[in-house]
Amino acid sequence: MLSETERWRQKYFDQLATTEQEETSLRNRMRTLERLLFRVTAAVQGVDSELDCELLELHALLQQEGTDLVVLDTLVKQVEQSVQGLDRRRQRDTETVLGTLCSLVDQLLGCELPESHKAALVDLGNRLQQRVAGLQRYPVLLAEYGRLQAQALQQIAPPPPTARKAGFLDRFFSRVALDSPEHYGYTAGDLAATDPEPTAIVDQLSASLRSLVEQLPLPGAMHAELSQLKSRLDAGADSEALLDVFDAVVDLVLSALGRGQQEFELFLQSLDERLNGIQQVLDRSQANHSSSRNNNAELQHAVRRHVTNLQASMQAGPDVESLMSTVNSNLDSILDSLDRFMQKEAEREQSADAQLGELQQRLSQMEEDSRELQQQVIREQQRALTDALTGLPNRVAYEQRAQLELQRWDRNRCPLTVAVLDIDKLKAINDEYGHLAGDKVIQLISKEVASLLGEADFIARYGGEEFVILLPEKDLAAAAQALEKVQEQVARLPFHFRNQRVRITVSIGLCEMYQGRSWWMCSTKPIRPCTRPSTMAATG
Ligand SMILES: Nc1nc2c(ncn2[C@@H]2O[C@H](COP(=O)(O)OP(=O)(O)OP(=O)(O)O)[C@@H](O)[C@H]2O)c(=O)[nH]1
Repeated sequence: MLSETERWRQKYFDQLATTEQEETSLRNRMRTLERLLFRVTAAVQGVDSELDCELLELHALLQQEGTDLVVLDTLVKQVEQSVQGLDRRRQRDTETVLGTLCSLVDQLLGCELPESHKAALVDLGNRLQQRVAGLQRYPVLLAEYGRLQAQALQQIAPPPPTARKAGFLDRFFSRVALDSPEHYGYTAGDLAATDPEPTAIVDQLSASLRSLVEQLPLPGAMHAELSQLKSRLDAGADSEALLDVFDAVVDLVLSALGRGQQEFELFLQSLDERLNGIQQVLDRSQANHSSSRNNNAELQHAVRRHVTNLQASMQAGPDVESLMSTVNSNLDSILDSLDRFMQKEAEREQSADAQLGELQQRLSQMEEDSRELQQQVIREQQRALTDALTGLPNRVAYEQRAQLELQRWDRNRCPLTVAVLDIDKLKAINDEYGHLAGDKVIQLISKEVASLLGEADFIARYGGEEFVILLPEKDLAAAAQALEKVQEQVARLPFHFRNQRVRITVSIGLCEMYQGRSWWMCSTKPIRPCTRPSTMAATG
C-alpha cells in the first residue's frame, strides 16, 4: 500500500504529465490558428494601402519560427486600428457620395417637371437624407436617379411627334430606365434613330457626371479608369459617350463594391469571431489543469481532423463560395467537438468539485480538531507550569526561566539578583488556625508580592511556603531596596483569624549573580539575609 507521501508524489507526477500534454496540445493548436490567420491575411490584401503594409508585416512575422507574441499583439492592434480607420473613411465617403446624389436630385428638381416626377425625386431625396444607404446601395440609387433624370429630361426635351425619332436621351433612357420606351410613347425603331443633340442638356448631364466621378470613393486600383472617364467628360463627350461614361461609372461602382467582397468581408468577420470563440475555449481549457487526458485526446483528434480538412480545402483553392461553405462546416464541427468536450469537462469538474467539497469539509473538521487539540496542549502546558494554589509559575517554570536569565546574564553580564522568600511561622498558623487558613495566607501573600514586583521580575512558588524571585537588571542593592518594600507591605496585610488581627511576615534572602558564583549557590543559599528579620506575631 502506498504511503501518503508516495501518493502525493504520484499525484504530482500525474498532474505534471497532464500539464505538459496540455501545453503541447495548445502549442499545436496555436500553430494551426497561426496558419489560418496567415491565409486570412493573404485573402484581405488589396483593400487599403496602409492596411496592406501592416498585413505584409504580419505576414512576415507569422512566417517566422516562434513568433514573438508581444510583437504580434502590437501588430494586430495596429491592423485593428487601420481597419477602424478604413471604416471611418468609408463612412466619410458614404456621406460625400450621398451629398453629391442629393445635390444632383436638387439640380433636377430645379427643372420644370410634372408634379409626379417631382414627387418621385423628392421621395428619392428623402431616402438619401435618411442616410440609411450603405456603399452597397450606390448602384441602386444611381440607377434610380438615372431613371428619374431620364424621365425629367424627356419632359424637358420631348421628341417631335411627327418625326417619331428618338434622340440620345431616348436611347439613354432605354438603357438606364426601368420602364420600356413604349411607356413614353416611342417605338424601338424610334429609339434607334438619331437627331441633333440638345447641347445644353448634354453639358448639364456631363457636368453632373463629372461631379459624381470626382467624388466617388473608389479604391486606388480604379483611379486610372476614373481619370480616363474624367478626361472623356472634359474633352466634351457627346451623347453616346455620356451613356458609355454613365455605364462605366455604374460598372466601376458595382465592381468596387461588389457583393462578393461584401460577403467575403462578412465571412471574414464571422471567421474572426469563430476563431476568437475557439481561442477562448482553448484558453479556458488551458486554465483547467485538472482536465482529463481522454477528453483532451479526443478533442485534439477531432480538432486536428477538422483543421486538416480545412487546410486541404484552402490549399485546393476553390472559389470563394465553396471555400466559405467548407470552412463554415469545418468550423461548425470544431465548435461541436469543443461543446462536447466542454460538456464532458463540466461533468467531470462537477464530480471533482463534489469530491473536493467533501475533502474540504473533512479538512476543515480536521483543522477544527487540531485547533482544539492545540488549545488543550497549551492549557496543559500552562497547567504543568503553574502552581495550583497560588496561580503563580511553579518550580518547573522557574527552572525554565532561570535558565533563560542565566543565558542572558552570560551574554550581557547585566546585573541579575535572585531572592528566596519564606513565609515566617507558617507551621504555627497551620497548627493554630488550620491548613485552610495556612493556604489562605500563602495565596494572599503570593498575590501581594507578585503585584509589588517590577515588570521584568519573576516570581515562582518553589514549594511549601517558599518562593523564589528573579530580578534581572537589578544589582544587590536595588533588589534589596525593592524587596524591603515588599517585606513592609506584606507585614501590613490585615489578616484576621477568629476575629484577631494576625501579623504575618516574610523573610527574604538574596544574592547577586557574579563571575565564579554558581547558580546553585545563588538560588539555594541566599548570601545576604534580610536586614530586618521577619517575625510573626499576633497582635491584639
Ligand atoms: N497550609 C499549608 N501549609 C503548608 C503548605 N506547604 C507547606 N506547609 C507548611 O509550612 C510549614 C513549614 O514549616 P517550617 O519549615 O518549620 O517553617 P515555618 O513554620 O514557616 O518556620 P520558619 O520558616 O522557620 O519561620 C509546615 O508545617 C508545612 O506543613 C501548604 O501548601 N499549605
